[in-house]
Amino acid sequence: MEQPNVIEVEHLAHRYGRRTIYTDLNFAIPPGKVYGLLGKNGVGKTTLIKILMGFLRPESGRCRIFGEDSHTLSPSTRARIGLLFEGHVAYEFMSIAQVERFYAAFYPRWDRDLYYNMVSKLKLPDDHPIRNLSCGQRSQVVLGLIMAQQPDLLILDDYSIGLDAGYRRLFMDHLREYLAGGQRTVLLTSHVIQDMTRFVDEVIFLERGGRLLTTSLNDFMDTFRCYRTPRPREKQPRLGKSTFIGNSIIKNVEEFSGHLDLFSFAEKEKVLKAIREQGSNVNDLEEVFMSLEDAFIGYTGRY
Ligand SMILES: Nc1ncnc2c1ncn2[C@@H]1O[C@H](COP(=O)(O)OP(=O)(O)OP(=O)(O)O)[C@@H](O)[C@H]1O
Repeated sequence: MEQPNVIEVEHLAHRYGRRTIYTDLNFAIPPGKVYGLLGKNGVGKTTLIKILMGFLRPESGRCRIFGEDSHTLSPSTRARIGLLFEGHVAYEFMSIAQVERFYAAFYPRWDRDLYYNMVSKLKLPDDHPIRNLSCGQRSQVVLGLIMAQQPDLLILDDYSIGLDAGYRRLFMDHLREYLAGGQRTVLLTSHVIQDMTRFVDEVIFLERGGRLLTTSLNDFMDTFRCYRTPRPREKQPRLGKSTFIGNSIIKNVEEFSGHLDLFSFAEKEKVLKAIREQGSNVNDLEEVFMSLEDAFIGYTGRY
């Protein structure tokens, strides 16, 4: 039997003053998967999380989490959601131990060992005040507090803020354990794109104006290509980025001093045919290997 979706977003529209963030956003997240929400700075990832959690009322449309409207989430449903919001820690006056005891009271499935597993790596006394922790150490505490909740849905907005490479890896190992049961769901944003290759199943690309692509990470990496134009011979006119504007099969073009990189979901022959139809005299294109970060930049554009 198909399980109900954990998150449902329907016809979501939002703007801040005259700045439109989305006009008609639609997607659904089923249980048991890790979704990476990707997009350039300022496209509206945090805004989406604020709306999903009911902190911000959208202009129109609806969002549901575990079947409940985001703006009227019941306390029992809220307790099923572990939220990391831009590395935020409240209760800075408490110590590492006090904050654990405080949080434990709110979560029926609280597992203090999971918390101490994360924070013991800090090698600090339990009475160390949170306000005296470094940014990365605070993130460790917050992630420990979230893991101990054993939430069914984890929403992590920029979980990697302040974490060094070792702690990022440690957190991902914890996350993998947390996901091992198969029924838990994660929605995360991060600017460390390369980390995502390790454990994201699906990606949601959010673009300016609210365009959206939802795809499995594997499909995206298998089908999204980078084709490099050859360097022009002497006296041959250089191809400019503007040549390809309006070409529907080319998603993005990046211009370098001697060549262009064309990004597309289409096969090479199709791209060659399309650019010839636009008047280019390029005879061949070199397909270039891309990491996820290259593909992300290729998809969203550098600027
Ligand atoms: N309260 C607000 N009032 C006005 N504009 C806002 C407000 N909050 C966010 N914005 C603007 O809305 C846009 C989306 O912001 P948001 O924080 O959702 O982006 P983001 O995708 O999370 O960005 P980043 O990757 O930099 O964290 C930005 O241009 C931001 O300046």
